[in-house]
Order: sequence, then structure tokens, then C-alpha cells
Amino acid sequence: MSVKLGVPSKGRLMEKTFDWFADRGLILSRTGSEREYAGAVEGIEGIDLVLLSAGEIPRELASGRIHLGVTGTDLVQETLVQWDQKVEPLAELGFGFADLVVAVPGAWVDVDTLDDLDAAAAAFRARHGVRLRIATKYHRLVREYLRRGGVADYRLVDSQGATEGTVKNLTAEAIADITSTGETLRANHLKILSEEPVLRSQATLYRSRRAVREPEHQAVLSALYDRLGFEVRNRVTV
Ligand SMILES: Nc1ncnc2c1ncn2[C@@H]1O[C@H](COP(=O)(O)OP(=O)(O)OP(=O)(O)O)[C@@H](O)[C@H]1O
Ligand SMILES: O=P(O)(O)OC[C@H]1O[C@H](OP(=O)(O)OP(=O)(O)O)[C@H](O)[C@@H]1O
Repeated sequence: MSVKLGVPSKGRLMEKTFDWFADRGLILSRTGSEREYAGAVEGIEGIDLVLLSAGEIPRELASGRIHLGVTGTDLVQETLVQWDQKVEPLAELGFGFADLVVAVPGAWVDVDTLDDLDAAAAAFRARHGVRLRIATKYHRLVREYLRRGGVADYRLVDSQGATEGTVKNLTAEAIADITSTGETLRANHLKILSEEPVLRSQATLYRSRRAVREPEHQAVLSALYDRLGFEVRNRVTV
């Protein structure tokens, strides 16, 4: 059985991942028709390319169905409970940068910090009798960040896309989402709190702690690490 390398199946993340491996002498390519999610790896024997949604790669790594995978730090840390017990980052790839931030309406001139947000949330609840809503798809990371920041009187509402629009659409008062250029936030009249972001994310190559324990894969993995120029500990610390 081959070593399975999972990479994002479309868009900029896929193209930049292909470029990153090509710079190291490994040619990844999609095979079959444009719509078929099959791929190949040239330059080293015994590796199968698996094209997947970036959002599915963390779970596939955790279950051991893929041995190695490229996805965003944000997706790994949001999706996997105790992510570092399940996967190990091998290399930050230097693209796909995005910050997960909390943002509020630009008109909230008194709200700049988490303390201010906590005060605004308490005032909101006192005035309206319901908790201030923060729209996000990053429930785990945002809940933990707000807990550490001492923000209590809020509730998360799920938003799986176009999150910046929820404030204008009156389904939330604030949001937590990833941003890279900041354009989407600005266009929706939102401002980022002047705090450290919830997370700074970038595309990262991970290995599955479960899958790489399989002895039959050690030779191929070692050859791959040599090719990529990594010093990777062979002993897996699970
Ligand atoms: N504007 C952006 N700039 C930089 N990185 C981004 C941006 N938007 C998303 N990302 C990163 O890309 C990754 C998500 O990619 P993508 O949207 O292709 O995944 P996905 O949600 O699994 O896609 P789909 O489910 O539509 O196949 C995340 O790690 C995220 O941090
Ligand atoms: O800071 P910017 O450069 O404006 O980028 C930020 C936007 O990019 C992402 O959306 P994406 O296009 O991935 O779509 P989504 O709304 O489905 O998440 C993110 O959710 C923001 O909406």
C-alpha cells in the first residue's frame, strides 16, 4: 500500500501546493478529466496523491486515511480536538496566510479591545434581554479565545460563508472570520479589534501521527523527508 498525500483539490491552495513540491523536485498533477479528483506524484516511488477539500484534510489525517496532508493551520486547529495529539506540522509552506480575527461594526467607536467587547456585550444584554451574537464558522477557536479574553455575555451563531454580511443582514452584531487583505471587512464596514488575532494561519504540511506508525511506510517517508530537506524525528510521540 502506498503513502497517501492529501492536497487541496482546487484553487490557489492547490496551485501553490503543486508549486511548493515542484520547487523540491516532486511533480504533483491532476490526472483524468478536469472534474475528476485524481492525481499523481512523479519524482519518488510509492506516493499516491489524494485531492480533497482543504476542510476535509484534517479529519482524514486524524483517522489515518492519509499519511501526509496540506491544509491551513486554522482548519486543523478548529476541526481536531487536541490537534497536536493527532497530527504533527512538518513544514509551514509560506502561502495561504490568513488571520482569524474578531470584528465589530466600524460605528462602535467605544469598542477596540476584548474588554470593550465584554462591556458592550453586557450592555447589549441589559438593553435587549438577549445576548450579543457573533457569527463564525470557527466555533472552537473563537469560544476558547473569548473565554481567555474574559468575554462572557455573547452567543455564537453559525455562519459557513459570507460571514461579513451577517451584521448588515441583522443576523449577528459581530463576527469572527479569517482575513488576508482586509478588503471584505472594510467593504462591510467592520473593524478588527486591536488585539492579537485568534490565530495566524498559513498552509502547512502535516503528518498523521496514526498513519506514520505503519512500519511498511517508513522507507518511502524517509526518502520523501530527505527530498524535502526535513530532519523529522522518526519516533512518533503518541
Ligand atoms: N482570502 C484568503 N486568503 C488567504 N487564505 C485564505 C483565504 N480564504 C481562505 N483561506 C485559507 O484557505 C483555506 C480554506 O480553503 P478553501 O476555501 O479552499 O477550503 P474549503 O472550505 O475546504 O473549500 P471547499 O469546501 O469549498 O472545497 C483555509 O486554511 C483558509 O485559512
Ligand atoms: O481579507 P480578504 O482578502 O478580503 O479575505 C477574506 C475573505 O476570504 C474568505 O472567504 P472565502 O473567499 O474563502 O469565502 P467564504 O466566505 O466561503 O469563506 C474569508 O471568509 C473572508 O470572507
